[in-house]
Amino acid sequence: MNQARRWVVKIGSSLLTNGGQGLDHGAIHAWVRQCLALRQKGVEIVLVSSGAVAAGMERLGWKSRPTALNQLQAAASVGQAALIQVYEEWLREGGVHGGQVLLTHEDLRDRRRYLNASATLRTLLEMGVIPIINENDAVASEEIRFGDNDTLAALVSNLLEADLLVILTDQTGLYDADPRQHPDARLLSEVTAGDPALERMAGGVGSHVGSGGMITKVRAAARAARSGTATIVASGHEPDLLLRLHRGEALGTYFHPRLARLAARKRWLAGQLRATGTLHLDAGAAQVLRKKGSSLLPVGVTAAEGSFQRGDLVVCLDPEGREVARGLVNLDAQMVRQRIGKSSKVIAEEFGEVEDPELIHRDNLVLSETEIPGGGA
Ligand SMILES: Nc1ncnc2c1ncn2[C@@H]1O[C@H](COP(=O)(O)OP(=O)(O)O)[C@@H](O)[C@H]1O
Ligand SMILES: N[C@@H](CCC(=O)OP(=O)(O)O)C(=O)O
Repeated sequence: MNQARRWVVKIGSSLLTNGGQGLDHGAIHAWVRQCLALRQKGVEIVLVSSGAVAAGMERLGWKSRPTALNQLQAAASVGQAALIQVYEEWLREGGVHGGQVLLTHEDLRDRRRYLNASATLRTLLEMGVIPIINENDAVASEEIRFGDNDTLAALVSNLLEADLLVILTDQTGLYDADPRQHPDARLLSEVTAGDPALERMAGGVGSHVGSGGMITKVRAAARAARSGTATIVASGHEPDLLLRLHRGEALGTYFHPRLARLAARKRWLAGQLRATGTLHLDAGAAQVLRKKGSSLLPVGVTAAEGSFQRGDLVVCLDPEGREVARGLVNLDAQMVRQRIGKSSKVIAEEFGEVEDPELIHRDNLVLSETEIPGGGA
């Protein structure tokens, strides 16, 4: 661990909020102190911190978590300011600045905004600032929310090609079953990121303040592995956890990043959470995509679903309905439907000169073996 130079540290709601009773200042102090000590040892730290809604509820005097989105957003707006104040207070002790970065799904979907976010975060790190990232809850609408910060932390790890993602939570690590439901569950100390068996072990949300549960952490580890990032899920209650990890102590669950490491642009593509359409492929097309990583031509498509536009993300399925790949489509849905099953020659004759004979160029296509099981279309 002491070789790892860039760490993304995600601190979950269940830890930050004293079981929903407002922010735990003492605990935040302890994590910040460790982050400052790691910085002294040459580790770059990026924090992904939840807790805005819980902090807002405390400030507003609300006793129970609202369910209406507008109230959650209002609480997050008030609470995010409170949260940053606490981090700032402790960082100042160490003479370090914190830089607030609030992201929405849209910021990581749009290539230009994605590159901007990357440039800003890298600049903050070069300046010695500790970025403190959260979802921009005040504006993110229901359909486009990350929802849990595990996913956000994994995408940030990809964006920055972090060496290590540490997910701090209220459990010692990943167990072979939810320890709240199964007191005899065993802690897994080393696993392989992306192993489908792990998803079956991870249950839903255990705490009443967290939003993802263990499954989003297991999927986050698989996502993080695309940039070669290892993940550790461990308990934030463990004293000096970050420093002990840095010293090489085996704590929590270590996820080996054994998935194929994707190139930067493909990583951005694979990180897209939602697709706008679906293309059904014949067996031949599915095979050349899988075996050769070829571009997708209209001749291999049997049907198109959805009302996508040129440049949107679509999912490609084989005749059995399994995901083959996903990519950015060159034509809108109507134009695709007109060209389904037709060879490039016929298309050229019927529609005149075509600029992009392929529906999805291979540079804009990412195969789904490197996709996360249940990653969501
Ligand atoms: N296999 C498992 N191993 C460990 N924890 C699990 C497992 N399955 C479900 N959980 C639950 O996931 C919870 C952590 O997720 P969550 O409450 O969302 O925390 P956070 O706010 O830190 O993201 C734990 O409290 C635990 O009850
Ligand atoms: N963005 C939200 C946190 C979302 C959330 O609870 O995430 P998690 O810590 O992964 O369970 C907030 O700051 O309240």
